[in-house]
Amino acid sequence: MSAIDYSVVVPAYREAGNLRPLVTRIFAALQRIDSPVPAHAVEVIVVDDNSRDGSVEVVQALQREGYRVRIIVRTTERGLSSAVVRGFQEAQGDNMLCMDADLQHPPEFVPQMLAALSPTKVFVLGTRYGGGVGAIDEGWPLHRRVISNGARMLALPLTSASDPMSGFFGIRKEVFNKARNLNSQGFKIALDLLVKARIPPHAIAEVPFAFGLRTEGESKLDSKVMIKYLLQLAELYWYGYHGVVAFLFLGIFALFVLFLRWWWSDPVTRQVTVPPTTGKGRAH
Ligand SMILES: Nc1nc2c(ncn2[C@@H]2O[C@H](COP(=O)(O)OP(=O)(O)O[C@H]3O[C@H](CO)[C@@H](O)[C@H](O)[C@@H]3O)[C@@H](O)[C@H]2O)c(=O)[nH]1
Ligand SMILES: [Mg+2]
Repeated sequence: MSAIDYSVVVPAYREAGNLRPLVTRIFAALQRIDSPVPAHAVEVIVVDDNSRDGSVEVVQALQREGYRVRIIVRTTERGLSSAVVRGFQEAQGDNMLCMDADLQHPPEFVPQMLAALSPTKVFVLGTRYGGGVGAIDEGWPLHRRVISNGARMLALPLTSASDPMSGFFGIRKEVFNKARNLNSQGFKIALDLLVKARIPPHAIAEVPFAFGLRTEGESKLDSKVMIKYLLQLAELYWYGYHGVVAFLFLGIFALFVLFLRWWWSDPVTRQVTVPPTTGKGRAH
């Protein structure tokens, strides 16, 4: 087999139904004549937290069909961010990409995302706020829009990147290796890397993409994940600014938590129909 220059890391928990379309669509995109990256130089690494839902068997079947994909099953650790860190540690390629398993990050963008990485552009970010992709929150319930935009605003002082929360991002191996004290809790590993690997604005490439709908399985983003995000932001503010700004942040943090409490506790007086949190075809 030829050398691997590119690794696509996919954190996955109970995603058996999504792995086959994900892997076959990634390699179909790489095999297109206009792909800037050759398929034979790419590996896919699924980092699964002991889902026991048939994910291992799906990956084994794909391997038998010749796809360069492997699965790491973790039994003692859980969590999206730490799964991504584990995948990056195991990656053979110098250019590493992280994407969700549930097809919300379109596999057809993988060649372009990988090709955007270089010794000068050491970080690539799939952004839902780029030109020509439409409003990302169209059709989202109001509470999801408030949370998403609130989360984005709070990160503004930390990075110039337009969408550090998209979850679709890539980094060069040598830069990842230099990052220290990564926060492996929660969902926001890209933001953590941008701040702690001290990626300068000119070294970030951005690729606009449209966030897809999940049609199989369920989102794992819950209120615990949001609290972890706020704690992570506090840590990053402290890391980046110390003292005064951290104090200011704690004030904003308290207001945000109060707002969320009010939001979830009083749906009647706000006259909002809260949609069911489970089911197919959700935007998150
Ligand atoms: N290994 C592992 N994977 C996990 C875990 N929790 C979630 N994942 C995987 O991480 C990916 C994203 O999880 P979702 O549950 O689909 O999250 P989401 O609500 O769609 O959030 C995504 O979009 C957000 C933007 O709206 C992103 O901010 C977020 O990082 C993520 O990419 C999926 O592939 C899911 O299986 C975990 O504990 N362990
Ligand atoms: Mg999702």
